[in-house]
Amino acid sequence: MSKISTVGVIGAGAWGTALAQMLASDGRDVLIWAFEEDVVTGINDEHRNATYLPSAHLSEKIRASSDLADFANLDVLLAVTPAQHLDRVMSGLPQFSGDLVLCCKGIEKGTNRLMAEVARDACPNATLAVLSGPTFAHEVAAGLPTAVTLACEGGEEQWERLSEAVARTEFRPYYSDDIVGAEIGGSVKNVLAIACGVVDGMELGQNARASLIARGFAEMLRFGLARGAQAETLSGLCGLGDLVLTCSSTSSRNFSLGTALGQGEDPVGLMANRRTVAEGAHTAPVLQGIAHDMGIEMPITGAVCALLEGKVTASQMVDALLARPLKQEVPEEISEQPR
Ligand SMILES: NC(=O)C1=CN([C@@H]2O[C@H](COP(=O)(O)OP(=O)(O)OC[C@H]3O[C@@H](n4cnc5c(N)ncnc54)[C@H](O)[C@@H]3O)[C@@H](O)[C@H]2O)C=CC1
Ligand SMILES: O=C(CO)COP(=O)(O)O
Repeated sequence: MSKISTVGVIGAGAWGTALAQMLASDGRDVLIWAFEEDVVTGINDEHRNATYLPSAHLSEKIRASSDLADFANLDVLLAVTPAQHLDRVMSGLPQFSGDLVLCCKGIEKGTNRLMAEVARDACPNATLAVLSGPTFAHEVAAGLPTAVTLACEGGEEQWERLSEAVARTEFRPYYSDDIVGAEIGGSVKNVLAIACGVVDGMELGQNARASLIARGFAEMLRFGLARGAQAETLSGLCGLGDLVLTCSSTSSRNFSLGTALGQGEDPVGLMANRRTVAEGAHTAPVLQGIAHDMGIEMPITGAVCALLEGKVTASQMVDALLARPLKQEVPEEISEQPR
């Protein structure tokens, strides 16, 4: 097993910058790729990312570049672009054959590919992993305690390599071999966080929010199991853990988007006027399309789509969910899963 000595981060939004800061916290050199030249300059000259993570004073061990060729020979790359840009960015990377750790959460429009499927096509020689969990960027950058799922396609050998490079006292990865489960948890929870934000914006109370989290988790489980995820993965950090975090905090961009929608703001205007990414808005229609094609019932996801598309108002969305027929809480396809 070869040790990891060089690490890069592809994407200098809030999360890529926070991960770079975490990786640099033990004195390691970290190279970060930024899409915007002013972000490169800010990191290199002032040790700040004023656009995406203004709260952090960055380690001097972090250097930025906008040239993907600089990253081709590193041992490990963390891919942290928005989901819809991953394909184009990674396709611009010259042949990469190290560990590629996917940290973005979403499903690609048009192709319905999960991020590992995108990465497998763009970087066929890389060994993939997925890092996902309840991780607000500003908290990780501040060194607050955080735990994540680290799902490794390369099994325990890759886990030993990566966990040694990534684990810190206050940043705890947990091993999984379920790449699909780790991806689905993070993708679906973003859509559900929008729904919880709507409940918050309409001031419908904490009972409603808790019910939505639990029924949302049932949707996540139904979708995940149908796509080959393990129920245990979805019950862990990258599924339930992230769902609870994102569905209960205005620090979440998805939750905040939902709150504004619940207060009656126009979805088109909200999406047009934002620089940061609310992945749930992009994932929702893709998820709904896949669920429809596979015959998977996802009423909350469908309701979020209708709201984002302007087909219903927030109160019509809530009325429709409350008018659904009464049913058994745990359907047979879930309760009969092997244990
Ligand atoms: N912010 C957070 O706390 C967390 C974010 N994530 C995930 O990480 C991924 C990245 O999110 P953030 O870092 O928060 O982004 P962000 O919202 O902070 O920044 C937007 C990012 O999009 C990039 N971008 C804009 N246009 C682009 C283009 N045409 N091509 C390539 N890149 C472009 C910007 O350079 C910037 O890196 C998302 O999938 C998100 O769900 C995951 C865990 C935590
Ligand atoms: O994924 C996240 C926390 O785990 C960040 O959530 P938001 O993208 O909704 O801010």
